[in-house]
Amino acid sequence: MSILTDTAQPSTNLSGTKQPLLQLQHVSISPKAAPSRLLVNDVSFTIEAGKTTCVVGESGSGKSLTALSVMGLLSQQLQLNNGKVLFNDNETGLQDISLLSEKALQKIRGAKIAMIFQEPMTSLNPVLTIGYQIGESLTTHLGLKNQALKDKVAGLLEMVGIPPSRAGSYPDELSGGQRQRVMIAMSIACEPRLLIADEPTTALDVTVQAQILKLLDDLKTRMNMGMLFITHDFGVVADIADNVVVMFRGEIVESGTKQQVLDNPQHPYTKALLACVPDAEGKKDLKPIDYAWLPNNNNQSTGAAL
Ligand SMILES: Nc1ncnc2c1ncn2[C@@H]1O[C@H](COP(=O)(O)OP(=O)(O)OP(=O)(O)O)[C@@H](O)[C@H]1O
Repeated sequence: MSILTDTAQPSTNLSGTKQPLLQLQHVSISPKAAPSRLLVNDVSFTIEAGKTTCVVGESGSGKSLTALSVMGLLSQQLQLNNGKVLFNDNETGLQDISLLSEKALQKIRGAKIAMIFQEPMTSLNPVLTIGYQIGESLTTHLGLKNQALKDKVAGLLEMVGIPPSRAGSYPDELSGGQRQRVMIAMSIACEPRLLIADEPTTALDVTVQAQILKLLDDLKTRMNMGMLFITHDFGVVADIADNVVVMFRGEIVESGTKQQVLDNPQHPYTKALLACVPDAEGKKDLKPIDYAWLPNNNNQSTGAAL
C-alpha cells in the first residue's frame, strides 16, 4: 500500500526553467556577541528535488550550523549575519525563509522541511508510544484523526520496516536502528520536500547503518525529496551522494558532483580527508589528516575527529 502521493514534481518557474529546491547564498553565521567571528563563512550551494547533497567535513567545520540555519533553528546566541536561504515550497516559488516569522517557519518545519538527528533517543519522548509520536505531526499539519490517522501511522511504520503492530511500543522497547527508523517515519510523515539528516547513522553499527542509508535513499527517490545529508564519513558520501560540499573551518573548500569530488579531488583538504578513509576491508593505513597545505603557521592538526 502506498501512502504517498505521486504529485511531487520538480518546480518550474514561469519561463519553464527548473528551479532548485534549496539555494543557500553567501550564508554567514556568527555569535551575536562577536559578529566578526564567523563560524560559517560565505557558504553557497544548491539542492535539487530528488537529489542528495552531502556536506562533509571534520568536527567543528560548520556542517550542523549550516543545516540549522536552513531550519531557522540557530541557538539564541547565534545569528545569520549575511546571506539568503531560498526555499522553493511549490506554492510561492523560491523565497528567502530566513526572513520569515517564527510562526510562518513553524508551518514549514516538519511539513515541508524535516530534520533527523544523530541520536534518536534525545528527539523521541520516552513516555509516549511511537505510534502517538509519529501521528503528532500528521494531526498538527494535516488534521488527521481517528482511523485515518491510525492507518497513516501503520503505513509509515510499514514503509520504514517496522511492523505496524509495534505502534503501541515505547522508544526504550526498540533497538537503536528501530528508533532511527521511527525518527525517519516521523520526518517523512507529511511528505516534506526537503529532508535534512545530520549524521543519522553515526550511532549505529555498520550493518544497520547500511540499511538506514538504503532506506533514506529509496525514500528520497520515491518521494522526489531533496536531501541535505551531513556526515564526516566519505564511505557514506560514496553510498548516497549526488553532490558533495566539503567544509573546513566554516568555509566551503570544494564542491561538485560525487564523481568530481571523489574521483578527482582538487583541494588539498579534500585529498587529505580522502586519504584517511579506510578501504572496504578496513585495511588502509589510517593517517592523521595532513594540514601542511594551510598557509602560515596555521598548519597544526586540530585533533579533529573524523
Ligand atoms: N551556540 C554556539 N556558540 C558559539 N559557538 C558555537 C555554537 N554552536 C556551535 N559553535 C561553534 O561553531 C563551529 C561549527 O559548529 P558545528 O556544530 O556546525 O560543527 P560540525 O561541523 O557540525 O561539527 P560536528 O561534526 O562535531 O557536529 C564549532 O567551532 C562550534 O564550536
